[in-house]
Amino acid sequence: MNEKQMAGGKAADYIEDGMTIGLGTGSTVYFMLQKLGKRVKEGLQIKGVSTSDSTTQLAKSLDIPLISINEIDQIDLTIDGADEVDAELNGIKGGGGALLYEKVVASISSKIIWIVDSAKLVESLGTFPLPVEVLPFGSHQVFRLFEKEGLQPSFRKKEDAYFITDSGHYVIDLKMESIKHPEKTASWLDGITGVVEHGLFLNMADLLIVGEAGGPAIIYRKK
Ligand SMILES: O=C[C@H](O)[C@H](O)[C@H](O)COP(=O)(O)O
Repeated sequence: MNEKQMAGGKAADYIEDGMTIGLGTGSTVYFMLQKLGKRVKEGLQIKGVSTSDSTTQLAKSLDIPLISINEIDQIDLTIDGADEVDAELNGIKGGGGALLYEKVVASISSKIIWIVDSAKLVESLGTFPLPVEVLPFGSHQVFRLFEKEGLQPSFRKKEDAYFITDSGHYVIDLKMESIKHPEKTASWLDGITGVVEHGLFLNMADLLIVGEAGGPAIIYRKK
C-alpha cells in the first residue's frame, strides 16, 4: 500500500454516520473517497460537500451523496490533502488549483484532517511554490508586483494556455524558498486587490495523518 493510500484510508475511519463531510481534492483524497464510497455502499449515511469539479465527478462515480455548500452553515469534518505541512500543522495547498473552494469549505468546518505522504513534511513552508489565485482582470499588474518583491512569479499554464480554476480565475505560483513569517505573508497577500485567495492555510488543520513505512502517523495540532 502506498503512503497516500494509507493516509487516505485511515482518514475515512474518522467519518461517522450522519456527518456532513468536506471532501478535499487531489491524489491523496482520491484514496479517502474510494474507502468512503465503500462505506457508503455498506450503509453509512453522510452528505459530502465537494471542493472541486474533479472531486464532484469522483464522488458521483462512487455514489457518495453530495449537498451544495449553499444549503448548510456548518461541516462536521473536512478531509483534505496538502502540498507541504510544517510542525505547527500550517500548510501550503493549491497544487491542484482547488485552494479557493478548499478554503471556503475549511472556514465552516468544525474539524479538519489533512492527509499526506511523508514527503510533504517540511521544517518551514515555501519550497513548494505558493499558489495565489487571482482575478484575470488586472492579473498582470499583480504579477509585476510579485516580480518587484523578488518572488519569481509564474502564471500557471495548462497546455500553453492559462490554467483556469473552477471559479474562473488564474493561478500565479510564487517561489518563496522559505516563508519565515507565514502569518505576515498571508495578511500581505490578503490585502492585495485582485488576489482572490492564496494557498497558505494557517491554524486550520486539527489533525494530520501521514502515510509512513511503518503505518500511518497521527499528529495533533498543539493548541
Ligand atoms: O489544489 C489542490 C489541493 O490543495 C490538494 O489537496 C493538494 O494539492 C494536495 O494534493 P495531492 O494529495 O494530490 O498531493
